Amino acid sequence: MSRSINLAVIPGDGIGQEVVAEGLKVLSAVLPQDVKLETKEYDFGAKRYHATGETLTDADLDELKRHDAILLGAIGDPSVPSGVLERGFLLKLRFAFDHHVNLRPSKLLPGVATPLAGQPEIDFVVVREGTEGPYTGNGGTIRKGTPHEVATEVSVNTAFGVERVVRDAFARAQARPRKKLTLVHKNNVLTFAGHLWTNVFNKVAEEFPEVTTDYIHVDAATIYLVTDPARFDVIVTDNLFGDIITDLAAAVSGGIGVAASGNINPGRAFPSMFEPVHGSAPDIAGQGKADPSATVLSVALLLRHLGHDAEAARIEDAVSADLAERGALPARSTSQIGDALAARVAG
Ligand SMILES: NC(=O)C1=CN([C@@H]2O[C@H](COP(=O)(O)OP(=O)(O)OC[C@H]3O[C@@H](n4cnc5c(N)ncnc54)[C@H](O)[C@@H]3O)[C@@H](O)[C@H]2O)C=CC1
Ligand SMILES: CC(C)CC(=O)C(=O)O
Ligand SMILES: [Mg+2]
Repeated sequence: MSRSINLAVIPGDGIGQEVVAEGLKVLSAVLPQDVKLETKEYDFGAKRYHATGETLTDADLDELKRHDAILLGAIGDPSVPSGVLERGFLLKLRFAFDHHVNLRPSKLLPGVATPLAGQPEIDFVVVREGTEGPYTGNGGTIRKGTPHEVATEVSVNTAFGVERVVRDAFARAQARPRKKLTLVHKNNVLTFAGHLWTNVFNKVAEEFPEVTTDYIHVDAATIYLVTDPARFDVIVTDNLFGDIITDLAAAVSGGIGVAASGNINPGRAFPSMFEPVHGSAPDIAGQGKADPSATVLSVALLLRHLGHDAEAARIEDAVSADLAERGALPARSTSQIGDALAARVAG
């Protein structure tokens, strides 16, 4: 555990600006005095793109590389064509820093509202592959804009890339009490990629005899996430399926406003990046309506990644207590929730 944290802060677009301010508030409040926090804010996102035409340069990557970790709000704005910032900044950064483990925990905390009947046990982690799949930009289009346009978006799955994320997921499952790992894919139709994933999964399973395994097609997984989420412990899946099912997982376990994530480079060759699962939410941006809890919980993941387990636990307990009381309180603004969480972790 280091006694200093050199953090790159990227608020980004829309509610990213609002929720990151609260994340930093809670981070400053939770750290003991002898841990020195240095932050440097970067203006990536729509504003910078409009001013310079840049999304993320090689020089930016060199600069970001020097930090211990990155805290991101969200990127994406209606004033920029869809995909320019998402690909040109977000995916470029995740790929450049080899964030191949995209960690997305889902836990339905006591007293938290869920659209599901009753109060089901929800406590699972999705390990989403972060650098391959259909998100690599391997595609193109011909006869653009004509009735005969043909567009492709090829999913890239390497044995190396699949094995490392599957191995990571097995290790995580092994370390959890239930020791269960579910592979989610679509190997009945995507037979090339799906069989690679299944074969690698089955091979790595031999090294983890204590871990119970199963396989579910992604369409059926969406059913069970709603009807029987308690069946999941750790899920490993590809980049696209993981993106989709983690929004669903968030919706059933307290909402998108409480869903945290980490883009992890397990070997620590590059800084890992922590961000809420949600996007920039232009529909509520600038109104103080965004729930900062997802960002605050992402700060907890960041602290745990850097070895500050006690502080991470304090943040998680504070969010849990805040959510449990929320139903009885009048609606609060983004900064009021941040203030309440900061007060809880400090006191
Ligand atoms: N990691 C990132 O930076 C991500 C960026 N995006 C980008 O964000 C933009 C908007 O994307 P959408 O598809 O609308 O997804 P979104 O996650 O921004 O919003 C979906 C819905 O959830 C609500 N919501 C999101 N975060 C919330 C919070 N903290 N508290 C309360 N409600 C919240 C929004 O109001 C909206 O109704 C797009 O440009 C998209 O590409 C989307 C997902 C991730
Ligand atoms: C905007 C996308 C690139 C990412 C996304 O939706 C996600 O990582 O959840
Ligand atoms: Mg998403």
